[in-house]
This record gives sequence, structure tokens and C-alpha cells, in this order.
Amino acid sequence: MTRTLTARPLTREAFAPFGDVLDTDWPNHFAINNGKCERYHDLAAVEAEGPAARVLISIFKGTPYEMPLKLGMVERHPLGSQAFMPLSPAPFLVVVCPDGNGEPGEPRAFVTAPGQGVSYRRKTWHAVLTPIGAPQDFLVVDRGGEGSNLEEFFFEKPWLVQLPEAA
Ligand SMILES: NC(=O)N[C@@H](O)C(=O)O
Ligand code: NI
Repeated sequence: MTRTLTARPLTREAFAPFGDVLDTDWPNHFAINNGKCERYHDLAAVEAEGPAARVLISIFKGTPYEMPLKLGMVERHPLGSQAFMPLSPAPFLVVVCPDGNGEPGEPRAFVTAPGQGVSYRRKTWHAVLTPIGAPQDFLVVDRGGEGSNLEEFFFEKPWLVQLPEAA
């Protein structure tokens, strides 16, 4: 029997065990540049550990996945965080799992608000970047350097992740 879960709207509180939400619903903000700009400060910590570690800024041009998502694999980055900030105001699907002795526990699925991003904390199990309905570009901040920064886990039975409106 296929295991199904339904994504719910992303909130800072629900996502807190897995990382940080990137949006301007954030108390730590202040005017800069003579008041011509508002800085939403320190939304997430960037982690970059291990040999020759450095922080990378990249652009990912993502292709949408068919929904409901057939989730067969989650991954994690033991040496660094990974942040995805969409360059267009469309929701995308975020799936994370708690860790249980080095293996992912039951997934939790979220749909971002348009324009909202996420930063996965180091070692957080997550599905790969999952745009919904149309191609979407993202600014990505993650860890470069030597050593392997990728662990993958393949579920014995895939999860079926549906969007809220499909529930
Ligand atoms: N492979 C890669 O850089 N991206 C993944 O880590 C991902 O989370 O999408
Ligand atoms: Ni990743």
C-alpha cells in the first residue's frame, strides 16, 4: 500500500527543526542606505564545514515535477547548509525528514508561499529541489570544498506527496 502525505503551508515554527524560512515576515530588519533600503537581517546561518570548505552561490534552473510527487529518495549534506531562494514568486514543494540514527524518519511536506525560500540546516534530510507546475529558477547558497557532502537514502516504498488542494 502506497504511503501518502499531504503538504501543508510552510511556517517558520513547523520548519524550525529542519532549518530556516527565508521571507520578510521577520522581526530583525532595519533601514540602510539612507532609508532607501530595508535589510531583513540574518535570516539563516550558512554552514560550511570540512576540508577546504567555502560558501558557494549558484543558480539552479529547476524543472517541475509531476504531482502528486513520487518520493523515492531523500538526501542530506553532512558538511553544509543549503538554501534555496526562488527568483520568481511561485510556490515550490519542500519535503524534509527528521533523522533517526542516521536514517530519515517520516517525511513532512510543505508548500512555500510565493517568494518564500528555505535554508536546510546541515545534515537535514530533504527531497531535491521540487518546483511545481512550471520551470523555476533559484539562487542557491551551499557548501563547496573537498570531501563528500552528499548522503542519499532510498525508501523501500516510495511516498506519494500531494498538494493541499488535491487532498
Ligand atoms: N545536487 C544539488 O546540488 N542539489 C540538491 O542538493 C538539492 O537539494 O536539490
Ligand atoms: Ni540538497
